[in-house]
This record gives sequence, structure tokens and C-alpha cells, in this order.
Amino acid sequence: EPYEDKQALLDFLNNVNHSRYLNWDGTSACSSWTGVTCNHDKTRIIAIRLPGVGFRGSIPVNTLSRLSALQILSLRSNSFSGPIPSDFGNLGNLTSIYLQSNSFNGPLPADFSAWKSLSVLNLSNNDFSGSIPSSISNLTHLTALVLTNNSLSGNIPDLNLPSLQVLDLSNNNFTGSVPNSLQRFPGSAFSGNRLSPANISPSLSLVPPPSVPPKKKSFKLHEPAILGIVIGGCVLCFLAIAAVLIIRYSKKEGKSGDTEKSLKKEAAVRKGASSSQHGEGNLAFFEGCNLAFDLEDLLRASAEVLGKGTFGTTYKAALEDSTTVVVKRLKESVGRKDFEQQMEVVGNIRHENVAPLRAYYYSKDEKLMVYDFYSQGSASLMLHAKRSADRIPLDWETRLRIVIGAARGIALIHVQYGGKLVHGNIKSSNIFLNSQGFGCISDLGLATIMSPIVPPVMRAAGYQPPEVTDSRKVSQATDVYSFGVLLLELLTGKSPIHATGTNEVVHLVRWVHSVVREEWTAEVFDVELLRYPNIEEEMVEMLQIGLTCVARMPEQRPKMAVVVKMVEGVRRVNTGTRPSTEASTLNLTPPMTGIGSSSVTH
Ligand SMILES: Nc1ncnc2c1ncn2[C@@H]1O[C@H](COP(=O)(O)OP(=O)(O)OP(=O)(O)O)[C@@H](O)[C@H]1O
Repeated sequence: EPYEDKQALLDFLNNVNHSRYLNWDGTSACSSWTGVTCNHDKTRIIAIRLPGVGFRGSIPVNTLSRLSALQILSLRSNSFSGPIPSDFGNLGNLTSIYLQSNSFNGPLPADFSAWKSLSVLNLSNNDFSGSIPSSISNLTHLTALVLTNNSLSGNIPDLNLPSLQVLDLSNNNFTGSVPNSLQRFPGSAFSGNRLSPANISPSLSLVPPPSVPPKKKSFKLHEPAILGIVIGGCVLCFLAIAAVLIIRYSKKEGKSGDTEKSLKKEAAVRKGASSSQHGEGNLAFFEGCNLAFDLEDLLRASAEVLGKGTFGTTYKAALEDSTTVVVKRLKESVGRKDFEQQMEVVGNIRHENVAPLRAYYYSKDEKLMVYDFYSQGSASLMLHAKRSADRIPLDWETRLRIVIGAARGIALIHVQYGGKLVHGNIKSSNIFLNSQGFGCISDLGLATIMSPIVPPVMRAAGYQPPEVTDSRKVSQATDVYSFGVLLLELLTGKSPIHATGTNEVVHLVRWVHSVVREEWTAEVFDVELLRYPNIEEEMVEMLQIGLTCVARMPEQRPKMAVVVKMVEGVRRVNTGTRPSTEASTLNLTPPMTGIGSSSVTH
């Protein structure tokens, strides 16, 4: 509703019991919070956003405390003063508090224990004083703590915040040293204080100590500086790598769609020799595969290039009996023994969320892998292909199914072979829809057989976590990070590395962090999702799961089995609040098979 004056807003807050979101942005009609009593129990209101509407003065006690369902509270960019009212502690369901860019003052709340679900706390650009209470360690779900540009002082307590990924304590009056638990954060998180430099991360050297601490309302101006510092010296290197990858990608895109007469003909051209000598045995099929063709049939099939990936070229091959399969022709690979061993591992995995490897072939000149053809294309294609007015957007239900299926597939992979198996190349172009419309992971095993040849950092720019600098560092936590990037990609509609209008190269994980930190949460989501009603809660929950998966430190990322529960819980939790017809027609959680009791055939 367009609220035009303060009275209308007050009427809303005080009398309307049935709304779930209150968003009111951009006018300056309000002056004081006085009169807002919220004297009804509006248990359904889950989000209040009143940024920049001109409020000033303090927030009296008992104005919001009855909103027991409230999850998101944004009062940023007003002129509130005074302390945070003590009864905010009653709002035990809060997940995000944005009070930045006001003139709040006084100490921080002494007891944080009530905010058990809190994920984002942004109190920056105020005048809070005193120290950080150690009770903040009770916020076990906190992912972002932003206290920059206040007058906080004393020692920074040793905070045990396992989920924390964004920390900014800069431009305060903290003294002492950076505690052990926070030394993983970049130096810029602590700059502009009087801290001993001894144990601050070396990146501090990139941060010129500000001679005059930035003052109120300077946060947005300050933001690029912080980002610039965080990215710091990496940026040039990153830009160079990204440019190479973008050029490569566009070349690759350009190639896809080329048609070729047959794989055999192409092989002959490639070898500059007769193609009759493929020699060395035939295709090895896996149990349960009812495809009936041999190598010659496959090589004779008319083939269309689907794309050139990191490991070789992928073809859609139409056989004479009208079967269509996908053939991956690898550029090179490890030796026969290792190749065959890995193919046996992969080919024997049968699970609805893992694309089955149907057959393989190995000879000196030719290494092939045969898969089913997924006619709808990959999640990447569905999400990013030709964004135009007549395009049918990838709807929210399909995105949820992709996420849930992909999570189940990765979790299944992670319990194979004594929990030692890693995918190593999770990305949206390797995810397809299975017959039930759920995500299904392809390319298992390729990263392993190619790791001596193609290092992981060269493979999936934007999907690889910071610790992956060489192939030995790939672990299941790498897959969790890549899955988190996939989740963010599906929520934002943006590629893991994308260029902005100003040709600036943006890293999706950093971009999402910066947007969430600034409470532009609504802006984070893909505009194509805005047309679907009642999904904001689910999107916000998915966003939080995605951010948990992309935690900087591998040991802080959840295990994939836990992620499965989290993503499945998003819809289960919310079915009660959705229209019953809609909820009952969606079968988002068919029984999970395979995890723990996998249906692997040998
Ligand atoms: N079984 C399949 N069915 C339909 N399309 C597929 C299939 N397998 C791969 N593709 C598509 O073919 C194209 C090339 O795939 P390929 O796996 O070679 O490269 P990639 O996924 O872009 O990168 P990478 O090699 O790192 O996995 C991609 O667009 C991919 O989504």
C-alpha cells in the first residue's frame, strides 16, 4: 500500500493484524516514532522495513515487543537516537536486524541470548559506545556482524561465532589485540582502531589507516573502499584470470550448436589419419543399461557439438536406431588403469540425483564417456539462456527442485567408498533435471581423472573456494562451497563471475555478501522471481543456507547430509503458511533414497 503520511503508517502498525510484510521506502513523511504502539498482537508480521523514512528520536520501550513472529527489522537510514530498547530482546525470531546509519547511542544490549536465530546484525554508522558484550557468542547462527563507524571501545572479546562470515569492526576505538577466533578475517575488518598490529591478518598492510575516521552516513561511500581493500591486490590477478575465462567461455558458447557429420569423421580430421583404426576393444557398458550399440555405431552416429568443456568436447549423438545419447570425448586423461578404475567407481553408482554413466571407452587415441541426453539442457542453460521478454523464466518450484535434487546427489556421492568420494566440479552446467524434475548431478569422476592434467582452479571459475589452489586441496568441503555458489546463482539469476554495466567483473559470493550486509536483501533476488507470491521467506532461508555453504573456512561449512536437511526443511517449514492447494500439489520431498543405504549396483 502506498502510505502517504505518518498517520496512515501508524494506523497500519497499530490496527492491521493480518499482513505479513511491511515495506515502506523512500518517503520522508515521518518524524517521530511516538504514537506507534503496535497494541495488537500482530503475530503474522514477519518483516518490517522502514528505511529512510525520516524517523527521529528514540524508540520507546513496548512498541515492537509484541511482534513475536518478526524476523526482519530494518530501520536503517533514519535519524533514530537513544539506545536499542530493552524489549527488542523479546523478539526471539529475529533473523536480521538493520539499524545502520542512524544516530543510535549508548551501549549495545548486554544480553544477546534471546536472538537465537539472528543471522545478520548491522549497527554500523551510529554512535554506540562501550564494549562488545561477550554474550554475543550466543548468536550461533550469526553470519554477518557489522559494527563499523561507532564509538565502541575496550578489548574485542574472543567470540565463538561458528557461522560468522562477514565481520566489520573498523573505525571504532577498540584496543588490545585481535582474538584468536577472529584472526581469520582480513585486516580491513579491524582497521581504524587502536589495536596491536601483531596478530592482524597481513592484508592490513593494504589498508591505509584512515587519518580521520569516516563519519556518519558515509557507509555507502565507504563500501567500495572496503570491498576494494578486501579484494585488494588480488583484483588485478583476478581480472586477468576472469578475462581469459570469459573469452574462453564465449568462444566455447560460439562453438556449441556446430553440427558434425559423425564422431568418426571428426576423429579422423583430428588425427589427420584414417579413422578405421579405433582398435583396442569396445565400449564397456554398465549393468542395468539397456542401450544396444557398439563403438562403430557410436562413431557413425550423427553428432552435434553441445559444447566444449574443460575436459574435452561434448556431443549429442543420434544413433541409427534413433537412440540419442551424449558422448564426452576427453582431450586427454590419466593412464588406462586409473581411468578404468575411476569409470568403474562412477558407473556403478545408481541414484536418481546422479546422472548415470552408461558406458565408456578407452584407447590410446580416444577416451569416451556415454550419458543419457537431457533434452531440457542444464540448470545453467535454463537460468541464463537468452534473457528476453518472451522467455519463460525458470520458476521458483523448479529452482527448489534443482537445489534439493543436487544436494541429495552430492550427499550421496559423499557417502560412497567410505566417504572418500568428491565430485570436484559442481556447477550449474553439470546439473540437469531427472524424470521427476529434481536436480541430477553429472560429470562425476571427471575431475578426479583429470586432476593431474587440469588443475581445479582452471575449471570452474567462481565455484571454487578460496583454499583450492591446487588439486590436492579438493575435498568434500569444496563441493559444499560450489553447491553454495550454485544456490546463490539460482537465487540471484547471476553467474558466479559476471560483468556489470561498467565492465567491472563481479564475484557472486562477494557481491551477495555486500548486498546482504547492507540490507538490500530484496535486491539480491532474481527479478524473474518477483512475480511469484509468498516465496520471500523461502528465498531468504535459501539465501542463508547458501551463505553458510560458502563459508570461507572449509571446516565451517556444513556437511552435505546436513545441507540436504536444511534445503528440504525450507519448504516443509513453510507449507503451513502457504495456500493449502498450492502446498498439496507440490511434492518437493519424495523419500530420499540412497543416503546411508545407497542403491549402488556392482
Ligand atoms: N547429458 C547431457 N545432456 C544434455 N546436455 C549436456 C549433457 N552433458 C553436458 N551437456 C551440456 O553440454 C555442454 C558442454 O558440457 P561439458 O561438460 O563438456 O562442459 P561444461 O559443463 O561447460 O564444463 P566442464 O567441462 O567443466 O563440465 C554444456 O552446456 C552442458 O550443460
